[in-house]
Amino acid sequence: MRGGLVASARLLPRPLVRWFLQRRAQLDINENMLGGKKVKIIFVLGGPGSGKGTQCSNIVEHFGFIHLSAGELLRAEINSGSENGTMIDTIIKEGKIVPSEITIKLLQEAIIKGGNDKYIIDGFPRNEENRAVFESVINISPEFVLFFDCSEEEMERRLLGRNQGRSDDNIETIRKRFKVFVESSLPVIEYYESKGMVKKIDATKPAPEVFEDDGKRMKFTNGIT
Ligand SMILES: Nc1ncnc2c1ncn2[C@@H]1O[C@H](COP(=O)(O)OP(=O)(O)O)[C@@H](O)[C@H]1O
Ligand SMILES: Nc1ccn([C@@H]2O[C@H](COP(=O)(O)OP(=O)(O)O)[C@@H](O)[C@H]2O)c(=O)n1
Ligand SMILES: [Mg+2]
Repeated sequence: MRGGLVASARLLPRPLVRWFLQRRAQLDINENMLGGKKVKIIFVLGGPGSGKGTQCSNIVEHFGFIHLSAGELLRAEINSGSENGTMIDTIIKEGKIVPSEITIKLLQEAIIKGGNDKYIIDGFPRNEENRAVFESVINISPEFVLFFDCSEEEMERRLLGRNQGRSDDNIETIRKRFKVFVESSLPVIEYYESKGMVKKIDATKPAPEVFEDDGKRMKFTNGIT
């Protein structure tokens, strides 16, 4: 897939743990305000099934972030019986992208409600509209952007085995989501890459290796917040 184009020699894939340890100093410097509190945001991007949700759980456990999945917020909105629920449901089943104001409102509410100042936001911004509207409405730049690079073949295998009863994890919708990812989401990654903000992760490897390549190194993550 086109993910390879985003890489550059200085962005050699490294496990997530080392990346977070290296960026700790930067995370302590930048300050953005939302809802009267200082907020630090990291975006996690990557194709459907690249392992964003799985690795965000690791990051939450070891680095004290609150994880917000744009997709999960949208699914919760459907299940809440909101007036937009049917429309969101239809868009997700088609593998398309929900209008930005809906997703950004859900993200904004979750950030303001959250009892923490560090948020890892997964599956957002998924297109240029998401990015531009977030920038103008929320007015916060991410500290950096993690890009989970994974082959379509591997992502398809993972999605078909995900078994969470999702209406979009069927082969027809998966193919549409891959197309949307290449056409709409990769340009966002390229935008952040042009600003030197992207950390590319080799997400094709088994999950423990994506987080770190050596189980023994986990002890160094204790106490890092
Ligand atoms: N590195 C990996 N290797 C194999 N399977 C994985 C890996 N990471 C995640 N998975 C599995 O693949 C599926 C998709 O992972 P998930 O984290 O939900 O991806 P995403 O949020 O990017 O769609 C899940 O069933 C998950 O358990
Ligand atoms: N920023 C976003 C994120 C998700 N979505 C929708 O929600 C679906 C599921 O997103 P997700 O992030 O949970 O999917 P995965 O990449 O985790 O498989 C997407 O295919 C879109 O239809 C969206 O419209 N806008
Ligand atoms: Mg996910």
